[in-house]
Amino acid sequence: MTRIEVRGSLLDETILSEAALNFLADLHNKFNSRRKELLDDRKRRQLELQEGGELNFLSETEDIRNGDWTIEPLPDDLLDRRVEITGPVDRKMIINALNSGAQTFMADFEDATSPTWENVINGQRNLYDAIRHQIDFVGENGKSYTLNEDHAVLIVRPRGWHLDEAHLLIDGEPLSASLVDFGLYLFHNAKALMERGKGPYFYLPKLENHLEARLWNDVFQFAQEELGIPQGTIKATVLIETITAAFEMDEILYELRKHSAGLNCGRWDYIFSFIKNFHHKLDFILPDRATVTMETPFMRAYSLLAIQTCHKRQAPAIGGMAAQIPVKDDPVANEEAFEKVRKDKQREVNDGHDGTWVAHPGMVQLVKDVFENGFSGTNQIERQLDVEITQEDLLEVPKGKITRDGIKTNVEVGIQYIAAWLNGRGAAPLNHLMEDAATAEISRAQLWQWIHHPNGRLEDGTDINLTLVEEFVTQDLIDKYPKATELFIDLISQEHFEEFLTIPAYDYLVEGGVVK
Ligand SMILES: CC(=O)SCCNC(=O)CCNC(=O)[C@H](O)C(C)(C)COP(=O)(O)OP(=O)(O)OC[C@H]1O[C@@H](n2cnc3c(N)ncnc32)[C@H](O)[C@@H]1OP(=O)(O)O
Ligand SMILES: O=CC(=O)O
Ligand SMILES: [Mg+2]
Repeated sequence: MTRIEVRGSLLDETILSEAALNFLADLHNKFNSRRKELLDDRKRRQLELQEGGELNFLSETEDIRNGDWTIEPLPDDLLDRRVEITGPVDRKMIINALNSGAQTFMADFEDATSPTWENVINGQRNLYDAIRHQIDFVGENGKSYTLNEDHAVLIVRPRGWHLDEAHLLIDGEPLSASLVDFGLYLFHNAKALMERGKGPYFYLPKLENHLEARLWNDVFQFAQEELGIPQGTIKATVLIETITAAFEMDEILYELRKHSAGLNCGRWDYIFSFIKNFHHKLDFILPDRATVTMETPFMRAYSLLAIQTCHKRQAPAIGGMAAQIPVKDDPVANEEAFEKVRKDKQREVNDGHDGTWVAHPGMVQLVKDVFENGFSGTNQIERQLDVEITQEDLLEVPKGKITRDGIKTNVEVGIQYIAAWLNGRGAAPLNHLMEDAATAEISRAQLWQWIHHPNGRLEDGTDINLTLVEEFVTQDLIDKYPKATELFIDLISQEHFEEFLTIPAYDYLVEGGVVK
């Protein structure tokens, strides 16, 4: 039997039981080499693009796109997802999110969690306790939290295929973070959920193509067989948050059709992916982050295509995250934030989305009202969209200005977010917006591109280079966040475009395999 070496100092004997570790070892032995091949494929595809290759709908899967098939029917508790709250796997926030009045709660090991060993293992413990209704919490201020009898449906987002879990090794090789998060959650909770009339539900982040969806589907089949759970019990919603996946939405649903719970528009990573995939192109440069919105043609095209594709396949199409959160002590700014969210959600309802995400419990009622008034019933899956979205629509480069303010915001947000992440917080409120790994990726990717691109210029023609950007790295930022500043400057100045900021940041987080 393969032994897993556990390097983390926190050892929860329930979560890391011998049987659970054996299950992880089986997943690793069966699927890790395929995962690594698919990660190599990502690099190959990126090189092809840099050498002049194009993205387009695949000719070899035309039959799937033209075929008449649907996903398997969904369980009742996934038919009403009008409001989905998301958040990290922190104990208090899990209770707050489950009690928030939203229909579902996406407990996030990916964009909203800094994957310290404590966060990963405590996150699993918190979910374990929540499912068994044995979760409570007392804050430092004495406020106590208990879980309501009726609460939101739980959906878990494991980390993406690109991440390793450095604290669990087999023959010196780290396990896939995706398989660890998925495997521990499923192993401990699938049956407990089913006994309560619920199910093991997942969100799958950062997929780049349908072969990565096929890998997840094979993982599901194997895991269900190993654990003696009926095939098709697991349901998963795939985030369309890479530009490459946007060309394979039908194929992704098809691969997962026995396990699919639809698609979601992960707008922030999508913008990041757009920059990442085309960072080398001379005719491609994005303006200030704040000016790229869901109304920008390439973003709107992708969300309409997601809705059209999902409804054709009887699958829910879930909207994305408006980043505004309530503004304390400033009623005018607070009303503006609510108005922005209301507008964003109204557009999603009008376009045909079946549900959407909120970042904060304070936004739940507002978004519920918009969705409840927007259509009758609990979803609008039957509504078919008569639109034609082309390759050109998906790849239309937005126009706009790059400003000093845009540089300043990217610098401040990027450094402060990385500092929070290195301190174990994967989501942070900055300038009254929710910031997480996906939004921070946009900030650092934009700065990298503006510095390295021959057309990286301000409106008045000033060339954007490292010296100009460093003007915004204040002494205060350097003094308060030395490590984060160092890492951030590395990321934006090096010649190589780093695939994900969380990969080098993880090396900072885990020093010599010991959790800091
Ligand atoms: C791009 C994407 O991937 S989006 C999805 C991933 N990102 C996320 O999930 C981020 C979700 N949001 C958050 O994490 C938080 O809202 C933050 C970090 C942005 C702000 O959190 P805070 O600074 O705690 O906000 P604030 O002080 O206003 O919170 C008020 C209360 O609401 C709770 N709260 C805030 N957001 C959430 C949430 N998403 N889930 C549960 N509870 C929440 C707080 O814990 C706090 O509870 P308390 O009054 O009992 O102490
Ligand atoms: O995961 C969601 C996103 O917008 O990124
Ligand atoms: Mg994302």
